[in-house]
Amino acid sequence: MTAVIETRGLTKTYGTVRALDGLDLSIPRGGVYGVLGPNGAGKSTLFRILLGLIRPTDGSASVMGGAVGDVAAMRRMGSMIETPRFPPYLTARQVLRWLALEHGIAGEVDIPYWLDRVGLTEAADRKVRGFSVGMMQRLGVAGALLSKPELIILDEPTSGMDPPGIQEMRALIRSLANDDGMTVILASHQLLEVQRVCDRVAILNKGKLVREGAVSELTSVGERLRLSVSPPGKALELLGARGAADGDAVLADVKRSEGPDVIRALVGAGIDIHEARWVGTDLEAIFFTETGAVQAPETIHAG
Ligand SMILES: Nc1ncnc2c1ncn2[C@@H]1O[C@H](COP(=O)(O)OP(=O)(O)OP(=O)(O)O)[C@@H](O)[C@H]1O
Repeated sequence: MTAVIETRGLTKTYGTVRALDGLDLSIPRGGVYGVLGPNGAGKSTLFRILLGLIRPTDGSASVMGGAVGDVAAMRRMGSMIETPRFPPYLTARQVLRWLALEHGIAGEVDIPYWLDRVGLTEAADRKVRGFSVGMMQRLGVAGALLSKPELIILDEPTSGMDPPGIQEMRALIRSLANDDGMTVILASHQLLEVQRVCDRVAILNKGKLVREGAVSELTSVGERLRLSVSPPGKALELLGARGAADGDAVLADVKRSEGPDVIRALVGAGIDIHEARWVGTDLEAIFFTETGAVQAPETIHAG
């Protein structure tokens, strides 16, 4: 597994605040990597160090094998770390042309292609003054992509977006990883969204790494088979100690390989199965366990 980002003992203090506290992190090349953590966990500080915007107090960080701030490495990276602000009187097309000129790549950039990639073809000649937050974010991503980076860092790419905007951003991020082979690193507070889009995640708390791993592995822990059945009482009787009620459904604590046998046994006993699916731990539950953050009652999931 080649790493695009490696940090060792990375520490950043602001007076008495330890924004990063001895962070050891290795982010593999390829795929979408989520950096999670409650407010103040150190996500933005990490990104700012990786982009060479601030210096660490202690420890080290490397980006694509080079030291942070290395010009050659920086050229292979793109970023959007805040909702971008562009001159309001420019159109989306003019903004991208302006950014391309600024980066000295105006001759090589296919602006219509990037407008299309971020879904802004129809708005290409509208002034950005009237753009929604989502459109601005997408234009910002297009700007970050102009130089065809191998790695792109996005801080809260879906903040302030409505559900269709979030869906479009998710599709774009997945396509950058799947179709363009880019490594995408993002920070987000939208845990369900992160679970949908990321391959791996790191959870930070108070500047330290508290959990890291593939989303599929993290969320498969404690996986159970959830069955909507009638009558549920009879199914629970049959499952014995391996069964538990979950509202109108039952949860069977069985391995994936045992699933078909369990279903056959229930059907054989005259039980109707309306739905069967595997449910694991969601990222939200892992997040609250690892960070000790207090979960609002309405967001607590059963099962
Ligand atoms: N320039 C600064 N001066 C002083 N303290 C700072 C500065 N930048 C960050 N901090 C502090 O460092 C800690 C980490 O902040 P950081 O912005 O990295 O967290 P974050 O995980 O990105 O939070 P959020 O989810 O709110 O964006 C916080 O306690 C913050 O107040």
